[in-house]
Amino acid sequence: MPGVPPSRFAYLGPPGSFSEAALRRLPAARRGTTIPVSSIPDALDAVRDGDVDAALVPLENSQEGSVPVTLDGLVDGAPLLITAEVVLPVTFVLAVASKSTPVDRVVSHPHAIAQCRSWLRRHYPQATLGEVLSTSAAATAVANGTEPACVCSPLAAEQRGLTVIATDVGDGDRAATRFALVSRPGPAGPPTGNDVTSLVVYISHDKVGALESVLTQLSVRGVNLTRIESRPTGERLGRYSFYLDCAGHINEPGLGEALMGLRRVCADVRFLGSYPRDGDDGPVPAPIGLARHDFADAVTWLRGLREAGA
Ligand SMILES: O=C(O)C(=O)Cc1ccccc1
Repeated sequence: MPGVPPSRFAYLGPPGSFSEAALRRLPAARRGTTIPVSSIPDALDAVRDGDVDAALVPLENSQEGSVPVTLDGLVDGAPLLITAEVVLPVTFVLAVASKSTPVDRVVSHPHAIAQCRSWLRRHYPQATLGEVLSTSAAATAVANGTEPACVCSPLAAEQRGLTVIATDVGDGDRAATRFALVSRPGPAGPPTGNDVTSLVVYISHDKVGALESVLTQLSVRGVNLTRIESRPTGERLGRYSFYLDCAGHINEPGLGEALMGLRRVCADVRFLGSYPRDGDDGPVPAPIGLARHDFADAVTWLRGLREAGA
């Protein structure tokens, strides 16, 4: 129902995951019902099927880059829109069921394993590393006695009564993960002056300079590109789509014009949403002639020429 704020939220569970911690940063989610699901595709399907209003899924982190299963899940299937982002600082602990358990295997979410790999190699070189669907699922497996040790959040360990044998086992000092709140399509919220627009573009592979012309559509309108990432389309070897995060909002003239330009030069464009940027990074100043008021002035000028010739 348009205009009704989301009230049922899916997240990658079980409880105690970083996704739950990120979801709890959103006031609407704190007022609503939060529902743990066991995988990222399940979270996105719950939105597509109408079982929930929105889902919070991890998008990228500072050590490992993007979460491919989320990127692929956003473009395969019925359209979904990102309506908010949450940037969450993450710290990891190494936990066991009891202090006497030998740490010969450590399980966690693939991105948590990747973010702790050097530490684990240094301190437990003999341990094998295993991947499960989330850090909190890893903690549950340790609590059940299915796995000997896990990397998870301090909260997930505490909730399950695990023994923490090391804290801050991440390889980066300022590790953070960016999460996306995803809903079924609808009108974007109003611009805040510090927004992100996410897109996927498909370029024509038989045209020289196809990617350059994508970047040109942005740069000539003063649109700052904050992330670009390629993913195989799955059609055949060598076919890639490009995920773009741009500074700006679809309802702003510069970004709107850039979108129209991309529509003209790309084989296809999928709009993934315009939403407020989370975190400390403010917008970079627009180049001369490409600020919001410059676009508004140019529109007024052209309208005058068309209507009155001057
Ligand atoms: O597994 C979790 O807790 C998640 O929410 C995914 C994740 C994994 C590692 C870092 C950040 C998010």
